[in-house]
Amino acid sequence: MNKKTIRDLDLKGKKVFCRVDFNVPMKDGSITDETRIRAALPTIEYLVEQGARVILASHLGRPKGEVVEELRLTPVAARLSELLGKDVKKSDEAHGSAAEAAANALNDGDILLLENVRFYPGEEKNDPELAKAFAQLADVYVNDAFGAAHRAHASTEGIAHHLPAAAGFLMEKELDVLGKALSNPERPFTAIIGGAKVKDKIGVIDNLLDKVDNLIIGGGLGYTFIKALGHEIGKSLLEEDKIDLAKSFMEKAKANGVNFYLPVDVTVADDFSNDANIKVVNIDSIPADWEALDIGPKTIDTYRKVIMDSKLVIWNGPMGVFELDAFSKGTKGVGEALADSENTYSVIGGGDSAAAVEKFGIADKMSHISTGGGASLEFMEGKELPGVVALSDK
Ligand SMILES: Nc1ncnc2c1ncn2[C@@H]1O[C@H](COP(=O)(O)OP(=O)(O)OP(=O)(O)O)[C@@H](O)[C@H]1O
Ligand SMILES: O=C(O)[C@H](O)COP(=O)(O)O
Repeated sequence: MNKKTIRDLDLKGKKVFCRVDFNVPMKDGSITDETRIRAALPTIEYLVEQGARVILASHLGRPKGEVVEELRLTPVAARLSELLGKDVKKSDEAHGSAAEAAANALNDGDILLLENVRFYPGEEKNDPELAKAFAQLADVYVNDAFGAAHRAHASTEGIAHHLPAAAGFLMEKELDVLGKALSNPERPFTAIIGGAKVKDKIGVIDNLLDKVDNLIIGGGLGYTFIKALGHEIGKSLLEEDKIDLAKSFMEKAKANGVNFYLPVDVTVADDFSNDANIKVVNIDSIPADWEALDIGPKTIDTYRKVIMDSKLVIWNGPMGVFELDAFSKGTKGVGEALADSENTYSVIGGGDSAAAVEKFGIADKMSHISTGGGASLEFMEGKELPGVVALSDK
């Protein structure tokens, strides 16, 4: 990486504004998945060991510039304190006199968590005044919030123009793994793209078609491709206006010598529920009143073989409606193939695929699970991430 990392900074006694992504799912005031908090621990622990005065900042949810009581970071401070086995102070402000007083009261190795930065309208507008106010709290800036690196906000981008700015360990690792995959992949290199809509995956499919040996398609977005091949898809998800694009992707795959895999069979249902009537049909036999909600067993077998023969696999998006048990076999099958394939380096591109491998209890068998949903998708589209661009060059 050509950007500074925390190893390049002199941290002893310095106040460090460290942007993390503590945007964790919450239910009734409790954190339901603390993966992102754990992922930031190496950076926080390093800052503490180096004798920095650690000022953590994060967003939580989308409060749209207003204080939303349920989106305060207080429960996160409590959990972080438990995980670190160390006191974590919490400020109810993220800048201004109260936050400054709290920052100035820190001793070397102390930790303060600021309030949700999205309580301020200037955060998402990347307001220069707010960026300056954040910068005023500290001597240096560390960005470890890979999950928010695709956002040009005051705490992810603006602030980096006012202080020496470096990447934390999580940011560094995410960029390293995804960057290597896209620039110098081990081959055969396979991408598995699923999820609901073609619309959301246009950039990533287009970019990966220039890089991969195999492109596997599953999930709701696959049916627009199957329609483009001339098959009837019943009530399955269809984006009429993307049929031509789907055709052009298949042509691009052919021109680039990329093996393009679509389902050959699917699980169809007469209702969107676990109790629906379901059956497996070949792709040319989807009944008019039924909806395809998962890939079928023959498809799972084929995808498994391709995965097993790959050295590197990037996976983004589920193969079916994995939240319902009746339609989770395809996503589970792909996850298990990755788990079983010892010679395959598996990169899970965040979001629903990360949730799926957690659900199936195979997360620890994956080589890398990205903490970024949108961020990893934009990275895979080949876009520059503003939160990374703004960091100081080496
Ligand atoms: N055949 C299908 N029909 C309808 N919905 C589907 C089908 N296959 C998958 N889905 C749904 O698609 C959703 C996931 O797709 P979505 O594009 O929202 O997320 P993703 O691709 O994992 O990206 P991220 O979570 O990172 O935003 C899941 O909720 C899943 O139930
Ligand atoms: O959950 C995420 O993907 C990140 O925390 C970014 O959140 P956002 O989509 O609300 O900007």
